[in-house]
Amino acid sequence: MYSPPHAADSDSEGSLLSDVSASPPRRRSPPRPAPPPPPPPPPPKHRTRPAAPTKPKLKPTPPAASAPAPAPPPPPTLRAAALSDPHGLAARIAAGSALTAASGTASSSSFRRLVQSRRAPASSAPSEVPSAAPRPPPTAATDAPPQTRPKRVHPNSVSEVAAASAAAEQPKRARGGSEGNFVRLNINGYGRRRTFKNSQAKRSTKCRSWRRQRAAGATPRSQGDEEGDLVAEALLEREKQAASDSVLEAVESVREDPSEQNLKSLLNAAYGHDSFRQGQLEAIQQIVAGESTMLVLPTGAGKSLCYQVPAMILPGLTLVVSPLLSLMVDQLRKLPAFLPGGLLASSQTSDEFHDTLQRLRAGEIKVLFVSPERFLNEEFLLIFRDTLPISLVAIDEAHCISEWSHNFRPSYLRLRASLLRRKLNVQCILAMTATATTQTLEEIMNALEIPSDNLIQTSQIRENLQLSISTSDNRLKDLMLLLKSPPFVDMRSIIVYCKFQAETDFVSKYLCDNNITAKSYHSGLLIKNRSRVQELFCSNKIRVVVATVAFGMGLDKSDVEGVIHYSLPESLEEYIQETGRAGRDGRLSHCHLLLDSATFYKIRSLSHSDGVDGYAMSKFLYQIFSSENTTGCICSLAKELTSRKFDIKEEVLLTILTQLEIGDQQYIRLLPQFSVTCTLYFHKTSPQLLADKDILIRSVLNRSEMKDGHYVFDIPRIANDLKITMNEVFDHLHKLKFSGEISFELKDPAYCYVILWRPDDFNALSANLTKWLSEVESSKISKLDAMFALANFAVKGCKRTGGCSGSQHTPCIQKKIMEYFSKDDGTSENDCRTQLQKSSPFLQADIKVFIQSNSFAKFTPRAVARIMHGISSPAFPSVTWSKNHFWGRYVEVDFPLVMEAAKAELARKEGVAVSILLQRKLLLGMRVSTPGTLSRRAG
Ligand SMILES: Nc1ncnc2c1ncn2[C@@H]1O[C@H](COP(=O)(O)OP(=O)(O)OP(=O)(O)O)[C@@H](O)[C@H]1O
Repeated sequence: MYSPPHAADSDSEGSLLSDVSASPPRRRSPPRPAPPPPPPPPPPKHRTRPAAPTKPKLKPTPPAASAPAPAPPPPPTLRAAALSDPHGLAARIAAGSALTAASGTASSSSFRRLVQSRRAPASSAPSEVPSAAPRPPPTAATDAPPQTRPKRVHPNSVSEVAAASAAAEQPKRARGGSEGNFVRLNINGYGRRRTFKNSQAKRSTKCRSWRRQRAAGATPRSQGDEEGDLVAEALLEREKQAASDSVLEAVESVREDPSEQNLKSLLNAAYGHDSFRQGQLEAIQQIVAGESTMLVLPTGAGKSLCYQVPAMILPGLTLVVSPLLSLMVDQLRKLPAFLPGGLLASSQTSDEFHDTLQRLRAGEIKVLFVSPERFLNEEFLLIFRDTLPISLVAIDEAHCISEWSHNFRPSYLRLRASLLRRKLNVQCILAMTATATTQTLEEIMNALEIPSDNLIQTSQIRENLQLSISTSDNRLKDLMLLLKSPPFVDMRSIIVYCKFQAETDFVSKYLCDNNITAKSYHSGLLIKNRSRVQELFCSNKIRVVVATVAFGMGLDKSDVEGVIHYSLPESLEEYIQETGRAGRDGRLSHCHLLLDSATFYKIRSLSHSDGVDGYAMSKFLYQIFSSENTTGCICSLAKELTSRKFDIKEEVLLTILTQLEIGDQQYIRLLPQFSVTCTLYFHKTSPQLLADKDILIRSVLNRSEMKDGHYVFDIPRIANDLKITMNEVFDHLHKLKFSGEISFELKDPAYCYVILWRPDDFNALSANLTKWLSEVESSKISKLDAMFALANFAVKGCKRTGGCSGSQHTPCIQKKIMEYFSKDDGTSENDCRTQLQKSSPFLQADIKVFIQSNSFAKFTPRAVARIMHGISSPAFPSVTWSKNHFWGRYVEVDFPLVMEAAKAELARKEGVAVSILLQRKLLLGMRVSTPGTLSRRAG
């Protein structure tokens, strides 16, 4: 029915706490029966040490042995702060206040009063403590009591109703401008090729207000209205400047004394929040004191604030490493306006990249978001070679560093404290995650050299989520039933999580056909379509989003009331992340999981898609270090071709290459990924004449193959011939293109690298890498098994005492989650293996028939087992093989057992082939050679 998952689909990726009974229900109308009794109170949050009420003094970061420029101590005065702040936070704010003073109008204190009076109603309800009142019905805003203070009519404001409901939903807004940072990315060539720091600022005020009015269906406006616009805009501008003044004052006070009181004043001035949430203050004080910190806070607990506040205080740049472009764009957009940000990602256009670079060099960026792929590559390091001291590296979703986490990312392997120190002179690192087992935490802290005392961790359990699970034989029907009955029927925002992209499309269509407004969301959609779905959902224009794991990371919609798992999550971490999208406003929210064993078997099978056999690993290593690839030269491996040749997924190829770069011995240096095959077309001058004038073209003519009358060449080869970088080759080609001489086409995206050291023992290296990959695969499977075991226990094993009743299992699920996260290896004893068949009487015979009937294919035992489990692989894709009778026939038999059976059958077949060959040779009186090579394939 649906296609296998795409790699991009697997990019997964928080909670604050109140007792379930304390969380107000979300009923709007009519009132429903009270929720089931609350679970027993949760165990206290476990921290490695109590929150420090002390006031640490700012510690200047200690210089490294070869540190070129140690971070300066905090400046004592505003002027000094501006001077020592190469990124201009102080300067920007100071400029703002100077402007205000120069305008000679109302004093900043009066603007501050204005700001405070405007914010007064919102601050009456602290956002962290769930209010006792139920969420107001959508029309409740119209019944709001009349405002006591004089109403200021803002020409750009939408209707009062909308404004009131917006105030109810977003009680506080950051001071200093609401637009924040905005970046427009031209991914896939869509949109304008410009990056704006702040898109709103680029438009004229007139234009902006008129557009909004027009959008609201207003009639053309009079000149008086327009003047009113301008006055209001000016007031708003001054208000921002007054706010900037107070932020600047607060930053200065914190730099002198980072006490709790001073930090609270800064929090209030910068964000409008009254108090820090659990863990925030301690983390900020620790970072400001120059201490690397490991921060584990639940989803929606406010981790971003823990790098944003230090970024305002510390003198240098703050680098934020984030795993997803959408997450980075979202975080950049949410930065307060006086904290200028930028972004560097591998999917940026070169215009966007250079624009960010220019702003960085001009000191216009204080927080830089970087993708792990860009991080620490040569090009990236060059940016920081001359200037730009870095005060802090914040690593978001830090569990991606650990291969034992649910979401391991090979490019995160580059993030090692030693490398950060050596290459960027970084002294302070902040690692943040919402979900990490003890083993994962240990690995992150080791890699980043974070002292064990510097772990700040609160409970990973969200207390305002009611968790339920039921078994399902017909998930579509059960989903419809769920959505049409309480409590889900009354909910305004629901996310349904599926495993597969095609499944989301199918389910959302089914819901629409049944009068439920739903849209699908997955990483296979165009970015603009994804953004549109997110916008519609966030503005409550669609009730249900049916999504893969791609929808979630960083999604900060406070009033998602329900999360339904249509498919089993792959791990408890994923379950926590996804259920963590609900109830971020602290109100009671509901999460239901539909459990069916067919999905479990399917997902479990797919967990085996990354495995690599020792034999394939050795062959791949030989290709990487082939004799053609000389040490020090640029080498490349075309991704698709290599992947098919060795039947290893592209992400796994990259994982292996990254291990060769960052392991104990550095064998290779990875370069940025490029398309390496170039076809050249000459337009003005003839090839020979141009070659006479241009050394690069001469080299191209020497090294090209002619195809269809055009010159086709390998870019790394030209770079090696001329002893220049691949970037230099591209730059030169672009220059010739702009002069009208040539045009060119690029194909074959490739991994590029330089060999630094050849392995002495290929077999040992291959065996180590194979073992490591197999352990990673086992860890993934154990995580899925633990998730299934928990769900299975809830529906079958739970005695429904201690607060569990019917399908509601909040207490027992919470207990199991706590056990899981406190265990060393994060896995739990699970009873799912007993559910998997040990074998099948027909397995061996079926494998025999399968191999015989497909004798044209070169199978390995793993390839046969994958087909029997319905797993697509680069050499045996589902497009071709899913039509086979045996495709996915043995998902219920443990994968290693199927592999064993295939191995035996292939060995038997090879044995027969060898003996036939031997007999023939004997008959012909030929010399008999050993059959080693033949039998190796079966091994
Ligand atoms: N001290 C605070 N008081 C009130 N609101 C806060 C505070 N700190 C953060 N918030 C708000 O909490 C929301 C969630 O913050 P943020 O996105 O940083 O969470 P997170 O921990 O990164 O979550 P996730 O892991 O799910 O991405 C934001 O809307 C933010 O404005």
